[in-house]
Amino acid sequence: MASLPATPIDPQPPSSSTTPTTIHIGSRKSVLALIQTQIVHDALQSAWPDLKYEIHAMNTMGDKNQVTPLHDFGAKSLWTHELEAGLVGGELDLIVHSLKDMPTLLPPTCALGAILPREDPRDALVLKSSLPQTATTTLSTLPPGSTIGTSSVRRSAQIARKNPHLHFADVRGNVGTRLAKLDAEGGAYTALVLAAAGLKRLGLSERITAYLDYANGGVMHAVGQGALGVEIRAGDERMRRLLEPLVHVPTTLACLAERAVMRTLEGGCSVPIGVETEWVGVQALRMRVVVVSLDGGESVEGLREGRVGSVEEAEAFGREVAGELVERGAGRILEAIGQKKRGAGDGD
Ligand SMILES: NCc1[nH]cc(CCC(=O)O)c1CC(=O)O
Repeated sequence: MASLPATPIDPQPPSSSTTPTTIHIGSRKSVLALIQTQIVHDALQSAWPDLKYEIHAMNTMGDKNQVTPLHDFGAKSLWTHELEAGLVGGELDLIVHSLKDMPTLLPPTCALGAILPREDPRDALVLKSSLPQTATTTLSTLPPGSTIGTSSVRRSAQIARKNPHLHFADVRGNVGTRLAKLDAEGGAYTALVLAAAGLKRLGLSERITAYLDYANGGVMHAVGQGALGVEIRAGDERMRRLLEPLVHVPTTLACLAERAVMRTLEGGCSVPIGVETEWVGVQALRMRVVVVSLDGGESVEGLREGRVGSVEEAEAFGREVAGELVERGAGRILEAIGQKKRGAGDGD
């Protein structure tokens, strides 16, 4: 095998006479998606200032159809399909996603090119603006019968499990749309649960009433939540090298472990899985996972600590966590859900 050339002192972007120097970046059209795309654009531009960049914003199926219940769609790919067509067709060179919206199995023509540093991965409770709130306002202190707006079965199942006094109602649209529906006079919702990462990136952190996690409200976040994922064409080594300076290794390994749990458990469908990962030492990852029935009545929790120092170890760790959960009854919960809904996006 030929050895790799030594890194030049003044590295040049990898290129060849046939590869264009303008990098075409695909994004969804929402404000949050464009902010996230700008983060990746700016990081690329500072790593490779001599290249040119163009951002292409597209509406996806998930953006266009706000009516069909999310669990009636065929797959999570409703957020990614149109953009992937552009990638494979060559009009785009990379796509910026919220990692949690990326299916755990990508089409064979596409690949995960980079995972960037993670924003706060937690979910957040956002109270309707006209309601009084105090430092102690959280899920458990909301009055009985309060309605939580969420379209995510991961959120509603976990909230119901620990907070049986609350009700749920579907809420759709981008973060701004959902907040407008929450605050509308005579509206149906007491509060929403949204990703803290999205609110923070939108400059809306002052709307966060309480952070939710295992200890507060018993709500664990989605696999990959808060991290940005960059999708590229499979085999596009030039783009992989261009993205290398953007890769954040601790986030990447933690998120790959989380995605391996999901991939092992779901077999292609989204299910109510909550997760928390934490680095507890050098290459030592702690992961907590929960699989919950849709009504919150049944659940299986897992907690594992182990060595995660490479992509292979991250994926093996995730598969082991998933295997343990299945042994302890997660399979039965997932099968019951599978009978209710065939292949679903979880509305995250
Ligand atoms: N499809 C919704 C979505 N996808 C990513 C985020 C927020 C950013 C993130 O979690 O990484 C959100 C909004 C939400 O769940 O509140």
